[in-house]
Order: sequence, then C-alpha cells, then structure tokens
Amino acid sequence: MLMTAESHDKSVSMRTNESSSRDIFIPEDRKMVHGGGKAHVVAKNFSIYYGDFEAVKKVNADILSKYVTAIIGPSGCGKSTFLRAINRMNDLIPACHTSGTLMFDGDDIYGKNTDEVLLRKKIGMVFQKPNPFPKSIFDNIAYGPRLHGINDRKTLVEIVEKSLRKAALWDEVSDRLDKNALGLSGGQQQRLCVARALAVEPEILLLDEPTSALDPKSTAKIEDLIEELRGSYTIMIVTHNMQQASRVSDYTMFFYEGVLVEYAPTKQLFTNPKDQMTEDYITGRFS
Ligand SMILES: Nc1ncnc2c1ncn2[C@@H]1O[C@H](COP(=O)(O)OP(=O)(O)OP(=O)(O)O)[C@@H](O)[C@H]1O
Repeated sequence: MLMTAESHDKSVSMRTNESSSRDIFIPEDRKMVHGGGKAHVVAKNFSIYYGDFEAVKKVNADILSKYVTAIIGPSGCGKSTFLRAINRMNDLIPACHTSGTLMFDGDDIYGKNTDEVLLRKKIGMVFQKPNPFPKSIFDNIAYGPRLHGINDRKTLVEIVEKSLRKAALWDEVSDRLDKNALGLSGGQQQRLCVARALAVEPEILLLDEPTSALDPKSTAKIEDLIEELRGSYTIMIVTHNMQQASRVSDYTMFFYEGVLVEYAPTKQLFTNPKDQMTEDYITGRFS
C-alpha cells in the first residue's frame, strides 16, 4: 500500500476507534505530534536483493517526519533488511544490492554522490544487542562528534551531558563518566547506545528490535524514551512485539515475505486492518 504525505491528513483523520475484540493495548491518549508529517524517507518501487533473492519487494511508501513508525511481520519478512537500507548498513553485505529509489530529504540514498558517513550521521541506528565500545561512558558518546571533527573538550562535555540527558541516563551515570561502559547493565547500555546515536544530532533514529535482549523494566524505560523523543526525531522501530508496536508507534508497516502488505496509522492497522493477511497476523493466526 502506498502511504504518501498527501494522503497523510486524510488517513490520520480516518475513524480509528472501532471496537475490537483483539487483545492489543492501544493508548487512547495517543496524539499525533505537531510539526511533523513531511515525507522524510520515500521509497519508490524499492527492492533489496541478496544475490538473486529479492528480500524486500518493490516497496512504495513515505515515512513521515517526527512520527514513530513501527515495522512488524513474521521472521524473515524483510523488516531489518528494509530498516538497514535506510542508512545503507546493508552495504556491508557484498551480495546485497537494490533497485528502485529510496530518498532521504529529497536526495537519493543510493545515489553516486551520497556520502555514507554523513548519511549515517543524519540517520543513526541502535541494534538488537547493546553494543557499547569497550571505552569509557564519556568516550562512547564523544566518539561520533570527534569523528566529525569536534575536539574541543568543553563542547564535548556539553554534548555528552545533553545526549545522556536525552537518553534518560544522565542521572544514573553522571558520577562515573570515566568508567568503562561495559560495566553498565544491559538496559543502561542500550540507553547509552541511544545517547551515542543522538550525540551527532541525527534526524532519524532506526531501532532494530531495541528491547528484545532486555528485561521488562529496561524495556519500559526504552519505550518511555521513545515517547520522549517522539516529535523531535523521525523514529523507525522493528519489533516482534505487537503490543510494543501499538504502544509506541503512530504508524505501522506490516511486511510479509518482503511485501509491504499494509501501512496505516497504528490504531487503524490494529483495530481495522484492510488486508486479510494483516488481520490474520495481528490476531495470531500465524507468526
Ligand atoms: N546477509 C544475508 N544474506 C542472504 N540472505 C539474507 C541475509 N540477511 C537476511 N537474508 C534473508 O533475507 C530475508 C529477510 O531477512 P530479514 O533479516 O530482513 O528479515 P526480518 O523480518 O528482519 O527477520 P527477523 O524478524 O527474523 O529478524 C530472509 O529470507 C533472510 O534469510
């Protein structure tokens, strides 16, 4: 399904409060944020291949700025492949190639002139397993800014504090910034990874199953953090957890076997899916 910025106003105003017997928790107070809504990433007939295998098939979609978009679907349906294409992480896989176009802010992500380092500065990523560098907490956060030429100590100190505050970690680590980040708990390490991504002032945050390795308390903290960041960043989150998708996102994309089957406001997709396949998936008829 094609969701475009033009159809956005229409779709958010669609009826989304149909009664549902499905056991999906959808906060009643979820409001659409202000100031967002432009097409931040645009996919046009965009396919991703591993060798001859088309893992993601001719996706047409606008990802709207400053909203949270969840990507759901059964294992192997292409969620991570699609997410990783947005900041060209798939380039690291030699057999991986694409067709069609994927645009970020009007520029072709796969264009000849695209600077991948700059692209990844603007489009940060957090992975399933927390992956702090074996360095101090300070140096983890300062790594990206230093890479982009910021070496002034006072500026770095400010960036580190600001990023850790945004990631809701400052209060827990402000007295041990010089300690090794690997000494933090898994949940703290994941928030550190969010802080590290935020330190270079990205526009988009890609979260690939960011809570699947975390306990429920740390998961709740990451979900709270997504809520805090909502409206300031365009956020895309791959998740296997439909409750989580319904809690944290404004829009949801449902993929099946590489095809974007349905893309709609989250509430609508979970309460009134248009496609039978979506209905079957969200009601647990297959997983
Ligand atoms: N490096 C790779 N080389 C070859 N095929 C791959 C590679 N990575 C993924 N695939 C294949 O591409 C398809 C999509 O995989 P992908 O990891 O994107 O799915 P997913 O929906 O994220 O799955 P999961 O929920 O299990 O993480 C699968 O068939 C997978 O086997």
